[in-house]
Formats: sequence, C-alpha cells, structure tokens
Amino acid sequence: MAHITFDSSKLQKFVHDNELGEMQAMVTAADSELRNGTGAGADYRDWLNWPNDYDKEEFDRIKKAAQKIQSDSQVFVVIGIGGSYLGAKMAVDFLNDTFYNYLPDSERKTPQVFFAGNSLSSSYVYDLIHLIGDRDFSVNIISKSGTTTEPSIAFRIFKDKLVEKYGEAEAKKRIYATTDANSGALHDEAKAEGYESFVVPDGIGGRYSVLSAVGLLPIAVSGASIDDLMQGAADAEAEYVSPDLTKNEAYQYAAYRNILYRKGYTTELLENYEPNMMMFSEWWKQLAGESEGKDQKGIYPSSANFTTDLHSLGQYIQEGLRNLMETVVKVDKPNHDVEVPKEPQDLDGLGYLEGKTMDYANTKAFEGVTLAHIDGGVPNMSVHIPDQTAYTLGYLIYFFEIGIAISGYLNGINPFNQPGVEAYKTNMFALLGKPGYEELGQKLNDRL
Ligand SMILES: O=P(O)(O)OC[C@H]1O[C@H](O)[C@H](O)[C@@H](O)[C@@H]1O
Repeated sequence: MAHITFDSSKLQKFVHDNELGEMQAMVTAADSELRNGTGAGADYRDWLNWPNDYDKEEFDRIKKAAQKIQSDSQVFVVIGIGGSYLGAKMAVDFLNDTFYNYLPDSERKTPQVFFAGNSLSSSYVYDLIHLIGDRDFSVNIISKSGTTTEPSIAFRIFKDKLVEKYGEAEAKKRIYATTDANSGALHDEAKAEGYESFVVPDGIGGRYSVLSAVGLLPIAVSGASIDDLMQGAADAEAEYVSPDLTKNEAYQYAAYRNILYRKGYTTELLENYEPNMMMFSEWWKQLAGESEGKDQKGIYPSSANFTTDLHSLGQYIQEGLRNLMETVVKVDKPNHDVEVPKEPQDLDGLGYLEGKTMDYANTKAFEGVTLAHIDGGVPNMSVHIPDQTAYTLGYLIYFFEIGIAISGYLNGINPFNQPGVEAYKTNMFALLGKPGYEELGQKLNDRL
C-alpha cells in the first residue's frame, strides 16, 4: 500500500465514472514514452530511477561536507534560483522547526540556512550580509548551467565577503559548488579554484533535481535525514511503477487533472494547511509550470495557503470565475498538536472547543472547505500525507515528479524543456550590455 494516498472521491460531481478508464490508453502511451524514452525530452529522465541509482560516493561526500559546514559555520548561504533554489528551500522548511532560523544557536545546533541569488534585489543581499555580521559562514553556489545571472551576481558578492573575512585560501574551503559535471562557467571556476564540487546530473533538469546534491547538501546541513528522504523516494519509485490507472495513484492524479483541464478547469491551486509547506507549493509551481506551460497550452499552476488565504482568496475560490481546480496536500498528523485551553468563563464563545486540539480544528476546516468549494463548483482532489518526515517528503516529491511528467505527455508536450524562459533572459542581457547582444540592446532601448 502506498505511504501517501491520493483521494479523488470528491470529484463525482465533475467527472463521470467512465472517464478515468477512458484515459487508460493515453496513460499507457504516456507511461511508455516516459519509461522507454520514446517521448519528447527523453534525455532528461534520469530522475526516474535516481532514488536507487544515485551516486553513493557523492552522497557520502555530501554528508561529510554537511558535517564540516555544521562544525565551522553559523550561517550557510545557499545561492541559486529556480530548480537550484526551490527544492532545497521547500525541503529545509518542510523538515525543520517552523522557526528554524530564529532558534538560538544552543537549541538549533546546526547553521542557519539562508537563500540568496533568487532575485536581483540589492536590499535583500545587503540585509542578509548585515544579518550574518561577523559570524562564520559558508556558501553553496548552485547552478546547473553555471551562467544564470541572479546567482552569479550573488555569488560574486558573497565570495568577496568570504575573501574579505577569511583570505583567499580559507575562502575557497568555504565555497561548495553544485553544477554540471563537465562544463559551464561555474564548473570551470570550481575546478580552477579547487572548490569542493557536487554534480547536477546531466539527465536531470533543474526542477527535477531536489534529490540530487542540489537539494541534498542544504537539507543535510539543516540536520534533516537525507537517507530517509532517499528511502521515501525509492519506495515511491517502486509504488508508482504500474501503468494501470487502478493501481497507480500518481497516474490517477495526472489523468484527473487532464480530464478537468479539458473541461475548462485551466488553473490548479495546490493547497496546504501548514505554513511551513508554503514553499512546497512554490517548488510544485516550477515543476508544473515549466513542464506543462508551453505551445500556448497547459494548466496554470497556482497555490493557496490555508486557512490563511481563506480570508483573502477564499471569496474568489468560492464564487469567482469557474476555471479553478484544487489539489490539497493534507498532513494527517502534525509534528505537534496543541490543545484549546479551558477557561472558567466562556467569554469568547469557544467553550465548545475546550479540550479539542488545534489540529482537530484544522482538519474540520479542511473538510468544510472541501465541501464548500465543491458546492461552489471547484473540483477538489487531495493527497494525504501521514506526517512531515523526510521519508514522507521523499515519497511526496516522487509522486508529483512522476505525476507531472505523465501529465505533460498526456497533454502532448515535451515536459522536460523550458524554451520560454530564454525570452526575458535575452532581453535582460541585451539591456545590461552583455557582449554579443549589442544590436538587440539598441532595438530594445528604442522601444523603452
Ligand atoms: O541551475 P541554473 O542553470 O542556474 O538554472 C536555474 C533556473 O534557470 C532557469 O530559470 C530555468 O528555466 C530553470 O529551469 C532553472 O531551474
């Protein structure tokens, strides 16, 4: 039995009983494209067997590097963007104390983990440098291409700070580079400077890379178990192996969201009821958005954080344009539960909840919201996860990775490229005056 469960039972109003079965032939074809490499983007499928086939020697090196960083750094700065940021950030948030970075060092015992290079905000970088102050820190620069502008700029700045604080030689020992095994500016620099390096595997695109060194080093530095994470993913790999829709819940998810998409439900909201899962949705948004949004089609991936957003987006979800579907990732047992205390007088009218727990209220909110949204015309699916352990996260990551890949093939696109991302980059290079872009720069400046 699967460790996590996909619940489609609330879709009856929106999907007829026959429809899932009628998707089987297409799902079987999509499964074959994915597993036999006959589909578009076949060079980027190494994540499929990665939970078993990963580089064990590198895995041990990641653990050792994490131990060194834990022993010599109070702050760990992780520099990257997109797939070189979101997976690590969502996992560090998901697996640790909600206020991990705010805990006193004596209690946390592992370095604070901050992320940079995920925007071009100068204030953000300035404030982070200010926050680090004169404390010991190390840097993990992550970039598969090794040439992405945002992390490249941030890396220069933090490298400069390391050299200023520690001198050239020691600075090099505090830089960890995660990049392509053979090429790219970062690869070349890491080799020339002797940084300890880890690999973003060739056959794994950025948004599928969280279980490689990209995610593993920051996660290990935070003290979470990367062994459990990989084990969860490996068990999910075994679980979601059948093309048979009655047996494979990740494929059911892919099929249902495509059935709904074709009925006009063109936006999917990924929802949670735990604030430390907000970044999980951001990770999923890149996974789904870059994989599926192309050729002028694709489900638009959005998200909402409940119950918080019920008090802002809730009105729209209930009664706005009816193009929304929702997938809730619900934690069945929170890390900690808290009881509603008793009061001698019931001035706030909460007496009926005395002795009940907050998670009881959270779960009733989830149930009530689900039914209200269905009544309002929003198809609702949910993925129940038993807890927020590393094992469960590994499992969940694999569920969505394979679900989205199959979903992309069902929609007739290449789920593993992202050609559209280049358009803004080209314009930005031209406007910044990067050599080779002079002519375009002139044309764009005329338009501004
Ligand atoms: O890891 P990098 O090469 O720096 O790429 C970081 C990100 O860059 C672009 O935005 C791509 O579209 C993303 O898929 C990628 O994750």
